[in-house]
Amino acid sequence: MDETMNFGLIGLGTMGGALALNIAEHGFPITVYNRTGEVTEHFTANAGELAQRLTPTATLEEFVAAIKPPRAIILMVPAGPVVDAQIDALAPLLGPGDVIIDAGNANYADTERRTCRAGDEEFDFIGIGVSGGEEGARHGPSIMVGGQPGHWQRLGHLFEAISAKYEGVPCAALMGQGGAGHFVKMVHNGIEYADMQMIAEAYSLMRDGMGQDSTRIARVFEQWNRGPLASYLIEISGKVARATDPITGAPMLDVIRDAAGQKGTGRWTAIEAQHLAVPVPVIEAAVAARNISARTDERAKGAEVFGQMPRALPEGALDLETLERALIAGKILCYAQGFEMLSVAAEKFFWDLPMATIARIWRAGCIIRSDMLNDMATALEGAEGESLIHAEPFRSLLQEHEAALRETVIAAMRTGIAVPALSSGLSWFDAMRTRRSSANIIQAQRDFFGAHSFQRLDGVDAPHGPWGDSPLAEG
Ligand SMILES: NC(=O)C1=CN([C@@H]2O[C@H](COP(=O)(O)OP(=O)(O)OC[C@H]3O[C@@H](n4cnc5c(N)ncnc54)[C@H](OP(=O)(O)O)[C@@H]3O)[C@@H](O)[C@H]2O)C=CC1
Ligand SMILES: O=C(CO)[C@H](O)[C@H](O)COP(=O)(O)O
Repeated sequence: MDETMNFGLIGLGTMGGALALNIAEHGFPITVYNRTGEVTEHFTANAGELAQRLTPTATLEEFVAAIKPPRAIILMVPAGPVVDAQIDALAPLLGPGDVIIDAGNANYADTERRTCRAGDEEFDFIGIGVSGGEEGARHGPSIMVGGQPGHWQRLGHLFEAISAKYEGVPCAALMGQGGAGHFVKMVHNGIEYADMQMIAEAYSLMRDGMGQDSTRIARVFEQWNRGPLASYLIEISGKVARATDPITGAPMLDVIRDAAGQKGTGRWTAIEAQHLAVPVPVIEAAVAARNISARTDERAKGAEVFGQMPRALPEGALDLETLERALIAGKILCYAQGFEMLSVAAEKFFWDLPMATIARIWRAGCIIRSDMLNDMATALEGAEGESLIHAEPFRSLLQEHEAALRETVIAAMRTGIAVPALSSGLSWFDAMRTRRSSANIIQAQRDFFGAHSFQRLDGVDAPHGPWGDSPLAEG
């Protein structure tokens, strides 16, 4: 291990400020710089005892000069062109052995490109995915590191020290070279979107379908958080449902506009899944649901023209235990899709992605942390390459809860409550156990209009159909 790396951090916003304090708290002196100088002054002035391990700087030149080589410089700035601009500005100031660490939510392809670029320069570049929001960055995030084994040897001790710990095990690990860390973080966020959407659908079934108020819904989430669904996202759902608006005294959820924002990582996951030809319909449905949520005017027009949805569920159509069981099944299906995407990407990009380790470093610190991930780590350990739906205990759990998922989706569909993530999870599950699918007619259609040919089930070599009136038949 190279103990001589000296640390710097650029970007003292929500994540960067918290991460710098976390690093300092773990005994690593760190030099900091922020584009807006007052932010640096305010940050250092409020750092308490940790200020003695911080070196604030006012210019980039001063920043680099204050860190002894070999330097490890963490960037915590918005993903995209800002990262490139920051690298451009740093490049002439750095030397051999120095490494830039992009810790923001970069697109993995950008990280690949920047890694290649650094190969032509004197300095080194790696990309790491950091999850856990501000609280995680301050007290222990989950860290998905992209880079070479040599980078891990030099920097792994820092990442492990500042990461969350699950029963003492650090939630930081090397994923693979180049963009591997950011790819895994992207899929983490795709799963995050899907998990959040399924919770939102359960919320809608309770609020709109069952007519429950926020306090009652908060109690349900709190109860679910003591069972198999125990997770950070269920926990905070209980908290947000219980909160009261200090301005009106109404439940906080009742005053928040129903248009979900997004910064792009969920969309990237859906796009990359299409590139890889991996079906991740629950994640795609979650991204689409955010897009639909933002179309408030069109939704209002639809309600006016076609009738207002959702309606209340008929008495006794769905109970809370069935809903909980449906969420358990939905969650397993969504994670199975996410892990399959990682597995296909590993093969395509020649990354040796450590599947069980990924589940292990997601058990604490990150936004999707949950008890279920502990079982997923164990299941993936023995069954790398196999879908989670076939690995115990998830196979048995799906057998146990499938009926509840179906019952929930049917009740929602009958009533007009949109459940795109739960229903697409169920359709995927149904399709993934259909021996004879309907794709034979698609093959026939393709051959009819485009002479695309098909294979026959009996193996006979006759790749075209007898389509007399096909546009191609007359020549
Ligand atoms: N917030 C979250 O929960 C999470 C965020 N991330 C990722 O972390 C990164 C940072 O996010 P976050 O801390 O939330 O963002 P903030 O907006 O809180 O902070 C952004 C930081 O970047 C600096 N910055 C912005 N534009 C420029 C620029 N053009 N040149 C130089 N510096 C600039 C800002 O400096 P200034 O003060 O001058 O504006 C500020 O220090 C992003 O990639 C984000 O996706 C990852 C995980 C979780
Ligand atoms: O990376 C994160 C959590 O893991 C960030 O909070 C990210 O911003 C969440 O994505 P979005 O803003 O699109 O909801």
